[in-house]
Amino acid sequence: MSTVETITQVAEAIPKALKLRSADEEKADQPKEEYRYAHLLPVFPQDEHYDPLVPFEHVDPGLRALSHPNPRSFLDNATSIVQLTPHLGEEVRGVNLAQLDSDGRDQVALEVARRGLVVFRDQQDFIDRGPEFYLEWGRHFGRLHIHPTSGHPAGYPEVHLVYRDESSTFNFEQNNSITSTGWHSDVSYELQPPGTTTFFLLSQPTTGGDTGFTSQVAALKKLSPQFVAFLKTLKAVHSGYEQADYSRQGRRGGVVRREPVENVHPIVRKHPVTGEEALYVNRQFTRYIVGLKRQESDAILRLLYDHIDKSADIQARAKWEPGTVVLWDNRITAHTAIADYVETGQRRHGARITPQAERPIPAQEGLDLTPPDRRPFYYQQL
Ligand SMILES: O=C(O)CCC(=O)C(=O)O
Ligand SMILES: [Fe+2]
Repeated sequence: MSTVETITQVAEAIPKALKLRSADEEKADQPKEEYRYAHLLPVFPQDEHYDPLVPFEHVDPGLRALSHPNPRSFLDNATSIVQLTPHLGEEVRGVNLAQLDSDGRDQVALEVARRGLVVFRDQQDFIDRGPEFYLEWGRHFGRLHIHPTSGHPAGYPEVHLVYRDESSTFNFEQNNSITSTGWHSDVSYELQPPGTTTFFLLSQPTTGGDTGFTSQVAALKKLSPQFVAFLKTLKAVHSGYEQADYSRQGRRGGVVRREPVENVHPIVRKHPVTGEEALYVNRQFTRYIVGLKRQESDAILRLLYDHIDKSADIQARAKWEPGTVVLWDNRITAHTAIADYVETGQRRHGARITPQAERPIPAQEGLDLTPPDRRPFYYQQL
């Protein structure tokens, strides 16, 4: 036996003799620590089916706050209010959302409509109250949407979850795209898409996983008046078909709880409370502009998507701290997950409460929103 072999054998024998074990071996043997929010992990029951959504009348809570003598009085005890950017976003500390009464919640709706995005810090109380409370909170802002394909906590289909850890993901699958950003307004294919939306993280990576937001009001204002005047005459088809197909291919959780729909929305919509006009197209769900030729529709949508993607001067990032609850108005903003942390394998677990609002109001009065007879052959995702 050579000297080298002898040394190797001795070196291997020492840890065994001393019962030295690697950190990984130690970890594998320890009982797994119960995850605090294990009861809120996503489930995808295969037998869950819902009928098509029926139209309902939405009265926006922000409207009630308009007639309040001081519609920002819910912020009276705030310890800090910071405007995140000139065009959208506000960060509030020192206000306990969970303790707001109906009047305070109306004011929140108005504040979110005005700032597009409001980041509330120190909301552990809200998060700890659990799913029954989340639903009660959300119902104040509109009829709660049940997502057709995403995961939800067992027994709470109205709570839409995003989830990723080292061994599983139900979001942010690799789709061979150079970037993971995907600006969108949530479920814009519904006839009555969401308004005041609440989202928070139950578990977050040590860094990364921010959420990006942009103002669709500012995006519209940056365009020339002539182009805006033309856009106001246009409407587009938004589709839930590809999202459903994706699940039917066995991806995400592999469920489709409600048959997908397509709906026609104005390209420029008007907010029912503030009267502000906003661009309402997004790469994820908008498919084509009704009545235009294929190349015209593709060119205009691409231009608008590029504008939304690139305009960092009207974007803000919500950086998550434990206990942060974020509200955005889906009618006048777009947002994107930022999947920059995925290589770390760290857990990110988020919950969204998604109240539906009014059918989008066209900025141009009287715009005919009758759906086209049939889908043109050039139907595609840009
Ligand atoms: O995970 C995020 O940061 C955002 C996810 C998202 O787009 C949503 O839940 O609506
Ligand atoms: Fe979203």
